[in-house]
Amino acid sequence: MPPNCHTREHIKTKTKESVSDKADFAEPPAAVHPGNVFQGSTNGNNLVTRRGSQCDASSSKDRRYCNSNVLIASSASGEVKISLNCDSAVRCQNFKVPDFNSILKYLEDKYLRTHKLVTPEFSMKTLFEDLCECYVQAVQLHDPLPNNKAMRIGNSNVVDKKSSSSFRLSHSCNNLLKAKHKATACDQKRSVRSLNDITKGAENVKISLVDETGKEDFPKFIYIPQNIIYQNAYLIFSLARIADVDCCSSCSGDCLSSRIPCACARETGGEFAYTPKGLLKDDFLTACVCMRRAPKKDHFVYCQDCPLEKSKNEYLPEPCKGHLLRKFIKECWRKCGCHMTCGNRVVQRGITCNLQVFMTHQGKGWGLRTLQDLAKGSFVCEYVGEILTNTELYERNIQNRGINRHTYPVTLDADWGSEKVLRDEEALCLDATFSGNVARFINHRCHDGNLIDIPVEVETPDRHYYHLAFFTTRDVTASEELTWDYGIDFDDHDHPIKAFRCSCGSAYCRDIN
Ligand SMILES: C[S@@+](CC[C@H](N)C(=O)[O-])C[C@H]1O[C@@H](n2cnc3c(N)ncnc32)[C@H](O)[C@@H]1O
Repeated sequence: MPPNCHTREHIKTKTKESVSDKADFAEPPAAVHPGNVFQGSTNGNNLVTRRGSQCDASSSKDRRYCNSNVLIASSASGEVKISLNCDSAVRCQNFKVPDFNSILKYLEDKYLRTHKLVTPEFSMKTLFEDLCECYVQAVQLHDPLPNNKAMRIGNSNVVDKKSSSSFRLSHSCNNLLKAKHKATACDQKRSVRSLNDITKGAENVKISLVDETGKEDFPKFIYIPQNIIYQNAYLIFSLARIADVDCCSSCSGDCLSSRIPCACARETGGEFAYTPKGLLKDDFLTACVCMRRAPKKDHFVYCQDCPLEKSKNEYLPEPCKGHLLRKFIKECWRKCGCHMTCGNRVVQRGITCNLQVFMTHQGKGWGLRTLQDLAKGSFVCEYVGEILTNTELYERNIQNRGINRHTYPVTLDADWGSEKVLRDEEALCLDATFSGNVARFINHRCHDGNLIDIPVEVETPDRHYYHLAFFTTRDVTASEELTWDYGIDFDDHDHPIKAFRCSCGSAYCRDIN
């Protein structure tokens, strides 16, 4: 039973907090002393109690200050009372009583971080309620008579009412038993299934996958940490193609600490896009978000011979529908003199945050969430997949017609408008359906996703190919789902990728039909 140890720093003796608003004990909570158990009385019902064990100070370094115990009591009418005594004073002299909800939140986040296996709905409140439920069920099991005198577990003692630290939960037995039948039927189908690391060691960090419904097949795909050419894409990375003006060969160490920004800052107006902490600068991020969410007419470019339209109808293509101009980040790279740890190399260093793939509950399939708080402007991951020509993608779509696609390919069209005519092998896109990285699990959210995709130039100065990196658009808290706006036009019925019925839940959802 974790609460006696895990919340020890946050609950002080003499603290009274109610976890459930269902609690309706007539008396003030009874006091609990370590080593004591109590027999209290609520609303005339006898409570029977069980004493939780005190923390074993020698068992864990983490628990060395813990001097706590848990008492659980239930009455014949189904009320359950849990009293938690945490002697925080042992650790902290000037202890201030924290808000109880923040303690629960802290504990939930801690569980997410350490075990990575809790469900999206995991909450300490539910855990306590489950505990009460099991307790009452156990009582019922041992003595099913309606007027049972309640089961006695452990020793009992009258307790000192002045120094109580307790929170209370109360449930009606009948409701619990009804709920139990429902839950048991569900539980038979449910068993949490998980994978420890979907990347199979390919990333700097492990990325777990968890399916608490226990019903889904694990996704079938090949995990690749970097983009890979499928077949015809024309892509040459060579040092010779990077001109001296496109790199900073005379730099050393960290370009961000230099007084004058190096040549690689040219893309962002002579200033780096990143802060020394590796976050996107606020004004750069704001400009990207504005262009994305409220594009002006001049943010669109129109190609003469649009590869997208040509792949739909080679002989009689429609005119170009326009491509959104994008702000680019240019990172230092191999021809540059700086160190790999240079502050202008963020995306190329790969994923560093703690992520988890999980089964969503809105019919969106798998989704991605963060297991840690992320500050606004944090790099999360790149969209990695096979590099296909537009024609190849079109053919792939025809071949797989009817098969429910669970990915959404991205077109690398940020610079298509600057060239009059684009050769087929230069009109590229990324498809993560069969091979991709963790970004293939990021679901769509209309307009206000907490991620934005930003083009990043690394190995090649031409813009047919670039990296697509996801950054947070705001502070994101641990366990939040990560989402981005795929930019889908839900009314475009001849788009090569069939749009899904959107259940993003955004107030700005565009799938209004
Ligand atoms: C890039 S994948 C995201 C991962 C996917 N959910 C999965 O299970 O593998 C895109 C697919 O997820 C589903 N999806 C993403 N966002 C959605 C949304 N807002 N509403 C409904 N389905 C969504 C659609 O099936 C879409 O084709």
